[in-house]
Amino acid sequence: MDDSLELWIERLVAGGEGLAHLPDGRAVFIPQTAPGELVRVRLVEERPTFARGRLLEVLQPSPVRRAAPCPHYGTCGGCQLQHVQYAAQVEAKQAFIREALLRLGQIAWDGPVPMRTGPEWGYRSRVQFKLAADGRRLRVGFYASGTNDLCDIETCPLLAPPLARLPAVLRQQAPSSLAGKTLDIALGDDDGLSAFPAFADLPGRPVTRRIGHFVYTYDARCFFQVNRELVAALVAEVVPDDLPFGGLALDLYAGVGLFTLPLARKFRQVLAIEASPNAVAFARENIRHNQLTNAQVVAEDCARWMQMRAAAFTDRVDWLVADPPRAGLDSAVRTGLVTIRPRQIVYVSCHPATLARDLKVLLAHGYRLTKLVGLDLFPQTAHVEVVAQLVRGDAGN
Ligand SMILES: C[S@@+](CC[C@H](N)C(=O)[O-])C[C@H]1O[C@@H](n2cnc3c(N)ncnc32)[C@H](O)[C@@H]1O
Repeated sequence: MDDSLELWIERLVAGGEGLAHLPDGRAVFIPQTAPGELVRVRLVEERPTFARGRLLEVLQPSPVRRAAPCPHYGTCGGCQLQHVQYAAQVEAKQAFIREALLRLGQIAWDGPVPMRTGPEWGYRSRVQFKLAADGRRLRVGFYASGTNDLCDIETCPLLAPPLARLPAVLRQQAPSSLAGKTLDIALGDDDGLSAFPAFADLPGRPVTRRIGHFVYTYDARCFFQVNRELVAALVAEVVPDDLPFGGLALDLYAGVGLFTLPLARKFRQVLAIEASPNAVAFARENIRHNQLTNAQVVAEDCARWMQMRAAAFTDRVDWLVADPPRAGLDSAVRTGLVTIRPRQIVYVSCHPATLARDLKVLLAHGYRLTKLVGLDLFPQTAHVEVVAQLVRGDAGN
């Protein structure tokens, strides 16, 4: 019996799937479909309020559908949107941001959401390869979609060229002791590479990057923004060049100091909070190397720091940057922000859903959302970066 269905795809939604509706009104999410196309689908999961489908055939292709350039697309779990023309990816991500704010934060933002974009290929300067043994041979790649099965890749078109060459090199040169491990690699200026775990052909020495007026040093264990083409644009959104000189700035989830350094040029004092001891060591070194004397880094979990220190900072902070991981702000950090009452908050988010949850709390405590900017730091994937600017209600712009 043919249990397939024909459905029209209405639009793309947050995970990158196409959305359609069943005759009974339930939403169906179908990966690798594009807006405005007619597809044949088989349902693979049915719930009372929604279902998931698998694409069997495109019957009438979307005007924005294209052939995915990467031969691993569809198997490798890294990309969700290669089959969609780039302009339509960007438009969809703008909608993801608005929709998350509305649905999860009840925030009806009717202002613009400008999107900063760069090259759609070859942009990644950081990668995590998965390695596995295959007899005497090493397999190198990424996990297949939704599994821990390794998809052995030749190359990846998202990687900057010095990283894109590595799978073939690693198969030849990586020690077999790396089988079953994840290998982190960071690319610096002048094609310098840092690996963790390090081995003879790929050392763990730090790399350096010049971004704007500053030089940053870090190694493969550290978080650093993956998109080498847009990192300067991100810094400019978070610490604008025309920001007037101020008193005290806080940089929560500071990493190796990407925003701490430019903040130190704009504020009399900067306090950065970061939990990873390795990132803290590099952030301190970066402050010293860039000859800044007015920034300190506290090695602490932001939630703990807030619980211990927030009250001492009430009404003293002019500018607060928060750039948490995908999980967003811990509830103790949200409470701490309400206690500190910074005049302005810049929230940098890689997950609009948790951003929406956190903004809802801040707006309920007298903040106004004054600016939203999207940055497509992750072309071909469903991920998007958002910078949200908030002003305390009684603080003016
Ligand atoms: C999204 S990254 C941002 C780093 C930095 N702002 C940048 O753009 O390079 C988040 C950072 O928060 C740190 N982190 C994660 N959880 C934390 C916590 N609970 N308290 C403090 N830092 C944390 C991570 O080590 C990482 O460096």
